[in-house]
Amino acid sequence: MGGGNDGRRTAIDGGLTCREPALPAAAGGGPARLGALFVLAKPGIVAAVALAGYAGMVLAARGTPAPRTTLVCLVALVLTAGGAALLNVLLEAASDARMARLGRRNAALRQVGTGTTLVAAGGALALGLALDFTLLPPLTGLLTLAAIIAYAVVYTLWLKRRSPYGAVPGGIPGALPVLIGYSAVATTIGFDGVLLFLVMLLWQPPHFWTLALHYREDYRRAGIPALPAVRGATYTTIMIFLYATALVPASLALWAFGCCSVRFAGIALLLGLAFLGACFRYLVATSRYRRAFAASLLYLVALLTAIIVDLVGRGA
Ligand code: HEM
Ligand SMILES: CC(C)=CCC/C(C)=C/CC/C(C)=C/COP(=O)(O)OP(=O)(O)O
Repeated sequence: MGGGNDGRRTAIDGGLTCREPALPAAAGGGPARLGALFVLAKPGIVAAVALAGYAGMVLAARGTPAPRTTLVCLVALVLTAGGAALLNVLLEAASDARMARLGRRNAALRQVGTGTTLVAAGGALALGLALDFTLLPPLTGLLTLAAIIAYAVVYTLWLKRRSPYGAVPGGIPGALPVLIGYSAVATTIGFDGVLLFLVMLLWQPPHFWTLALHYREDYRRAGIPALPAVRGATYTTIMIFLYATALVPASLALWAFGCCSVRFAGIALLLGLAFLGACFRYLVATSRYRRAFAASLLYLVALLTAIIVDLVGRGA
């Protein structure tokens, strides 16, 4: 990911080497190390997690949530998701070092150092949880704590390394931000929140497996039993289609149970069919797996945005 001018070469098992892009020379150390820490916090995932949390808030409010609750909840979500991501990077440093895909992340960890990364992780988690437990309903803090443990411990240390289906229960922490946002507004969990949680749960396996198809040798080398590395591309593709197909009725349920408008239903149907079409084009007609992965991200952002626009527009 990203090339560097004088990147170092790192030998990986089997003699393969990967060019690890050198991060910008530590100009004074501070800014470059801060940039490297930002890379380690998986900003893309955290940003999308914040979007999912906001969608949960809008769903609970059936419109625009209170600005104070929105600000506190989103800051806490970014801090805790970013802190959990930093913890994940520390816990996976050994296997990550064997993955060519993670060259930039490995270089960033070398630049920041494990000690600083651990302090940053602890600080972000502590601050985020303090915001949750002092300024938001108790359930919001408890759900956040559950997401941290489920992601940084249960998924990272156990599920991901034990089962090719780890991403299925591993989707629980990834889907909890929807309920974290929902509970911050409603103080409880409603059936509509559970519907959106289910959509997130069904979306994550195809999101991960499309990427894992592209990097299946990398995962094999790192000793991580990703589905394509264990069961092959054909079986994985079938599983991706099963989940992508299930996403269509799951997303339409938000309309069927009266949460979103029929206009949203039309958009959700089009998005679901477009994602299925992209899976066919990039997994069956061609083998452009990263394009299918990108399509999964586009689908998620578009669907969450459609929910937000539908409800905020209606509540306006
Ligand atoms: C079982 C759950 C999940 C797994 C296994 C998973 C796996 C991954 C992996 C391996 C990457 C590539 C990261 C990299 O190469 O640096 C990635 C990227 C991404 N994921 Fe996920 N993910 C999961 C859940 C989520 C969730 C819940 C969201 C958002 C709601 C999300 C949003 C993203 C985004 C936006 C990217 C692209 C930006 C980036 O590379 O940082 N993922 N995911
Ligand atoms: C509030 C809170 C803590 C929410 C958690 C939200 C969150 C960060 C979900 C991500 C889930 C996930 C399995 C990501 C991929 O990790 P990976 O280790 O499989 O990715 P990698 O291979 O790139 O390291």
